[in-house]
Amino acid sequence: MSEAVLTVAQMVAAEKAAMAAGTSEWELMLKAGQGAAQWVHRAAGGRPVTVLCGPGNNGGDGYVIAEDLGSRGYDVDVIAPVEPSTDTARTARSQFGGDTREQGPFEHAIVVDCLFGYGLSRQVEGVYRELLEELSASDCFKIAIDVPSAVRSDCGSTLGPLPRYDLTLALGAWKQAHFLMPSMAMMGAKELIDLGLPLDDAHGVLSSRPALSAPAADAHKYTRGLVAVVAGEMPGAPLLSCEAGMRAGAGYVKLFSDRSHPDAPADLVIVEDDLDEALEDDRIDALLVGPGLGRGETSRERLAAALTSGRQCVLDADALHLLDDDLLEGVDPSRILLTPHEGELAALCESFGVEADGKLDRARSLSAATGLTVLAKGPDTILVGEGTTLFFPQGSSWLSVAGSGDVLAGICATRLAGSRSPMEAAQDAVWLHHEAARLAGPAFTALQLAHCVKPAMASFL
Ligand SMILES: NC(=O)C1=CN([C@@H]2O[C@H](COP(=O)(O)OP(=O)(O)OC[C@H]3O[C@@H](n4cnc5c(N)ncnc54)[C@H](O)[C@@H]3O)[C@@H](O)[C@H]2O)[C@@H](O)CC1
Ligand SMILES: [K+]
Repeated sequence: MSEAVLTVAQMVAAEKAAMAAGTSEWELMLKAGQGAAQWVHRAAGGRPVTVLCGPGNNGGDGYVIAEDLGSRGYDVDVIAPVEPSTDTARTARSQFGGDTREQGPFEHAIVVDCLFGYGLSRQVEGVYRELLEELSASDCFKIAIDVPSAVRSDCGSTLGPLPRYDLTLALGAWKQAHFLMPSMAMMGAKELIDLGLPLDDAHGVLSSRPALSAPAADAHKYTRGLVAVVAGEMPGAPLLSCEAGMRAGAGYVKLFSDRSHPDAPADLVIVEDDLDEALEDDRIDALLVGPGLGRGETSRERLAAALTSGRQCVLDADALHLLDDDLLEGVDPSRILLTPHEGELAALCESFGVEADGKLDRARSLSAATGLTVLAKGPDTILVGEGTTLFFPQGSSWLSVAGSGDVLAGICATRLAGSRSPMEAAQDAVWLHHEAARLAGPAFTALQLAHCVKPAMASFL
């Protein structure tokens, strides 16, 4: 099954293409509703089910689900504030053998929300709002069909009450909201129901778990990748990047620094030479610049030296605040990976004159304008480059700790040094970062997270 992530416009186009190829909308709805009913049945295990049906085709799916459950012997209560407004939803309504009510309250332990899907177009008010408020307040098992009803499918923001769901069943393809905040955190477990739609041309894709490999039998430290972390004014952050990079598969990690690092581990090589001289080492495969760099003139010079060295670079933290058109002059953008959080992404957009709203559009527009690969990190992580957008499953919320980004940048640099493209390196890094956090458990420090990158590697070998 394809793991495409679509906009609403792309979803509508895919459904039209399926219909042009001979599948009717009713057949798609039947497949969607029956596929969803199978999941509802698994969750309900025979307990009574309430289905909330809206006016459009999402409501139509609800009638199919209700009919399917009824035919399995379920006690089904359907609440539909208005009659269906589309032909296909009317067909679904006419095929449903039971009665409906116009409003709550509902009492059943399982509630299936089919009020609105990707057709949500305005603020949720009146009886629909009351139903979603009742759902929020209820301790029932909540299932959202396609998307939670108050969620805008393209951006994950809300137009009404957003209950915490236990299960969300995406129909035909993932929508962007399934992997964007705030909606992604409220959807519970997510399952995709395949409708056989043509999705091959999708530009948005759910990142799949990478398969990493052990070094080749004849590997030596340089073939595995030499990473150089360019330090600056603050010693702690680049050290964290090194600690993580050393555990993500690099053969050699060096810290280019003219300051003392009494806390550095014995197995980290610190190069105190003049930076230009240090950068002349042909064996360097990737550079990391930014953590602890500072934003003064000397920091800018160090960043410029790294960029003009022609090496592949990961730019993070302060480097993202310094970066501009002048620094990128003559630099091949396909060799550069940026790892901004939301504030850094906004600053970058300002520096490069990119006007866009929201994290997703900003990351896409920045990458399109500069040719750089952009890993927009945070509770929802988006990777944009080579004309593709990758979305990721949610990581641990404990990653919201100082130094977490330095760890991610260190892993990115190591993966980049190991013959991976910026897109591949960033993808590996996000998975390793998430897995390290899972292994680190609750309330870890950034250094503990960096140490867990080593066991995290084992999960992908
Ligand atoms: N088109 C297809 O081929 C298929 C579509 N499917 C379902 O169809 C859904 C999309 O259906 P629709 O495009 O009909 O849209 P929806 O069912 O999501 O809702 C649109 C309807 O709700 C109304 N509406 C929107 N926002 C409202 C608000 N805040 N308050 C009150 N009314 C509001 C609109 O005027 C319209 O009548 C998908 O999410 C999916 O569940 C599935 O059945 C699979 C097949
Ligand atoms: K819904």
